Amino acid sequence: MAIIEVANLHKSYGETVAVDDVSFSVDEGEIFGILGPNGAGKTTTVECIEGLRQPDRGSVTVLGLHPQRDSVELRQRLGAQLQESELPGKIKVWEALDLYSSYYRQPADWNELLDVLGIADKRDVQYRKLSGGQKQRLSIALALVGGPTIAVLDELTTGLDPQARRDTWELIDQVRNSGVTIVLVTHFMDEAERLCDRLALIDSGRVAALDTPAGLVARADQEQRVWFRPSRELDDRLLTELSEVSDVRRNGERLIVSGSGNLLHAVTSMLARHHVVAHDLRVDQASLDDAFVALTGRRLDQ
Ligand SMILES: Nc1ncnc2c1ncn2[C@@H]1O[C@H](COP(=O)(O)OP(=O)(O)OP(=O)(O)O)[C@@H](O)[C@H]1O
Repeated sequence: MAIIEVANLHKSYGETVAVDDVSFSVDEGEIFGILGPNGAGKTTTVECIEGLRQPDRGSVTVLGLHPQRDSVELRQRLGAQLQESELPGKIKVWEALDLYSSYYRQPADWNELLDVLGIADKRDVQYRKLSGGQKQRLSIALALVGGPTIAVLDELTTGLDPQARRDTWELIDQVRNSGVTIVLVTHFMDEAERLCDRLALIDSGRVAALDTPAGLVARADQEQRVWFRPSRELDDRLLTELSEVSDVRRNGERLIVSGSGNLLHAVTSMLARHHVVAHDLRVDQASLDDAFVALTGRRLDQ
């Protein structure tokens, strides 16, 4: 069931067209990713969902509510990550959480959130004295402190070290498993691939593609290659007659099989049927990065 509906959204800032006819819907319980390069219009789109910006055209419905007309009700049910500048430097971690939880009818237990986020020992520290990663964790805690139905997380792991990123990803899995629908804005491919059930690729204010991470990769239809050394002599025709295979080459004892679709599965099941073992098996497979290039014509980091 759709919990967020965005239809034909347009938003310009003067001459700059930030969002140019964006439509998508987010289902209850999923982690929905909005992925795109800097300036693609991701933040503007989620700000329209949060009711912070008024669209020029198009409609946005969140939990059946109008984000601006019903902003008081929506704020109770939608948690958003704060921008860094939104907290006074001298506020202590516990004070911020206490203050924010007072806005909600049914707040979550913020002591538990601090524990899960690994900043329980920073409870009495002033905001300005936190490291970038700790500020980030606090902003996630503040997004969750109201016990929201939907959490909007923007640039979730920017500035975190690799271990903290992995911890945060686990936390987001837990949050989703507790029934919260998550909209995740990111420009990190690995994060999108790891966390999201579905993804909208946004480029220049438009949805370039919308699918599961695996679906996007498959849609880009990149050629894949499987390399291996067969345990015994193998007739090339056994490979070339597979519909997934487009080319077979030999390099000494090794076979290099090119193709598309579920190439690896097609090749390995054929080998199993013929009792051939594939030694030193290697697969070159397209990634979400490749898919982005194929679907938009440019790299995400450009
Ligand atoms: N308040 C504003 N006034 C004028 N232009 C703006 C404003 N906010 C955003 N823009 C412009 O609108 C376009 C889309 O910006 P937006 O922040 O929505 O993109 P984004 O995909 O979130 O980018 P980033 O990943 O860099 O945050 C950009 O060209 C940006 O410069």
